[in-house]
Amino acid sequence: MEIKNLSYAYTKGHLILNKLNLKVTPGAITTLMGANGSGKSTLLKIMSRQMKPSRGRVLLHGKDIFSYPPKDYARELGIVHQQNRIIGDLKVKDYVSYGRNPYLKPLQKYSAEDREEIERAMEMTGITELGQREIRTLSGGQKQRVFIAMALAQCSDILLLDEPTTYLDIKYQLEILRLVKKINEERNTTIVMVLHDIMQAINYSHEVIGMYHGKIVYQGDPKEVLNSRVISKLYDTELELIEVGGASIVKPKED
Ligand SMILES: Nc1ncnc2c1ncn2[C@@H]1O[C@H](COP(=O)(O)OP(=O)(O)OP(=O)(O)O)[C@@H](O)[C@H]1O
Repeated sequence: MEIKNLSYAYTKGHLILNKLNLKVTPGAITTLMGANGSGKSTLLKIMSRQMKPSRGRVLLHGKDIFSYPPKDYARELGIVHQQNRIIGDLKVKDYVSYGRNPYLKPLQKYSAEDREEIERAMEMTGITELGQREIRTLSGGQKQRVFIAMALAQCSDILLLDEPTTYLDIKYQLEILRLVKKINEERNTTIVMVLHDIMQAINYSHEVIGMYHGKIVYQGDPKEVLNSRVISKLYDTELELIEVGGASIVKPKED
């Protein structure tokens, strides 16, 4: 996927994304980092076609993403949003099954292959036992795995995750990050996600992208971003690196 000269404004004259250029590395886990309001979610919304760019283009396999029929695009790219709204008393397995809709013709029932992919997605995310539970009765960590399972059933080569660990305690945060790593390794899925925890971004990504006021100011090796000058700029606050027991920790400078 390639983003060329992309700009976006919610209100006229106020650019949220500003002439952004980016090549997503296929098969890698890429994490978008940056302060609140730097444009990360806006970028994911455009990549998933929820919004059209004001200027510029997003290309997939050399073709503008808006030229793909909706079902074709859903087979190429899946997204797990920051907040998923679950309607009524939907059961886990029924929800995960929606991931196969891009493969169905009108009025067609799920095929053996569809059912297999649904089972595979549920197994990979560890929710097989929860199949008949209503989603609203699940814990935050379980719900997040259900949302990821639905996207997995789509069998897309690209998966976007907007803050997949938000609202989860540390155990479930790590569980989700390990799952993301497993999806990338076992399915070779290209992952682009937003994370707020700097150390998690560094530990679970092959590449990080630093966004600052709608521009990309860094793309590359996660460890290099720890260079305090880049980190301090990204978060508009003075940060420094310290070594603790052989590991690098980012901390506020004045403390
Ligand atoms: N629907 C909207 N209408 C107007 N402005 C919006 C809308 N959605 C987002 N914005 C503004 O666009 C800017 C970028 O928002 P965005 O959500 O993309 O940032 P972000 O980097 O994902 O932030 P966060 O880390 O807080 O989730 C912010 O200033 C935000 O207020």
